[in-house]
Amino acid sequence: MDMRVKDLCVARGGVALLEGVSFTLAPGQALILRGPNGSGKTTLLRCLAGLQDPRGGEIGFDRELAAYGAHADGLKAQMSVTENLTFWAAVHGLSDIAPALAAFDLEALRDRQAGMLSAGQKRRLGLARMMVTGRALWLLDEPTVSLDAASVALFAEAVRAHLAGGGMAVIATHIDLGLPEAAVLDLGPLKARAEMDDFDDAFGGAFL
Ligand SMILES: Nc1ncnc2c1ncn2[C@@H]1O[C@H](COP(=O)(O)OP(=O)(O)OP(=O)(O)O)[C@@H](O)[C@H]1O
Repeated sequence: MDMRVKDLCVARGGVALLEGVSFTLAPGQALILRGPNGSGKTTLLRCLAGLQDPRGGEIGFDRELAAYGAHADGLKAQMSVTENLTFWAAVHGLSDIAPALAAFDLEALRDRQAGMLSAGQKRRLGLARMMVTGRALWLLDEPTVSLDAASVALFAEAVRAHLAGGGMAVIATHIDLGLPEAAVLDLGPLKARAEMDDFDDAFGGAFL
């Protein structure tokens, strides 16, 4: 099933950030979101994940098929690597965590508490979590923060395997992920024009 996004307008804190966001993603395809700090990449991902409603436009995709990997890894600090992945797999009705452990080189760390992991190891575990959801669409916000070069390569391989299995990915990033086959959407030109309505919404008309 294709993911179709048409003429989306997204806002944060009552202020419109982006307008006219349109793209189509077919199974096996990835889209890289680019844009300067504050341009609205996270906000767009939140809308695609169903965490907030867009101000306008259409998202033609079942949001239940999406897994969202935000800046925070969402790990349970007291639980081991294995327990974290097993827990998330069970939430999604799955049980096999071995491919995720292998893909992110976590086997030697499987019994370590998540809270004891280094920043990069935590990030690897957070990304491994995407694999055990079994969901078709990965929505990833700056997935490579804290990763060393070898781990970025592992991540690119995992995304490629996901796409090869008919998955899709939308990834906000500032770095080159080593996925030249992915389409790129530059959000810079889609910056919303400032409207007085936005200032009304944001400040309750205090300046009027
Ligand atoms: N909860 C909030 N309330 C009001 N404004 C917010 C809120 N969260 C973010 N913003 C603002 O919305 C704008 C877009 O933020 P967003 O996080 O979507 O940008 P981004 O492109 O992901 O940035 P970065 O590259 O720095 O991660 C920014 O100006 C930010 O300050």
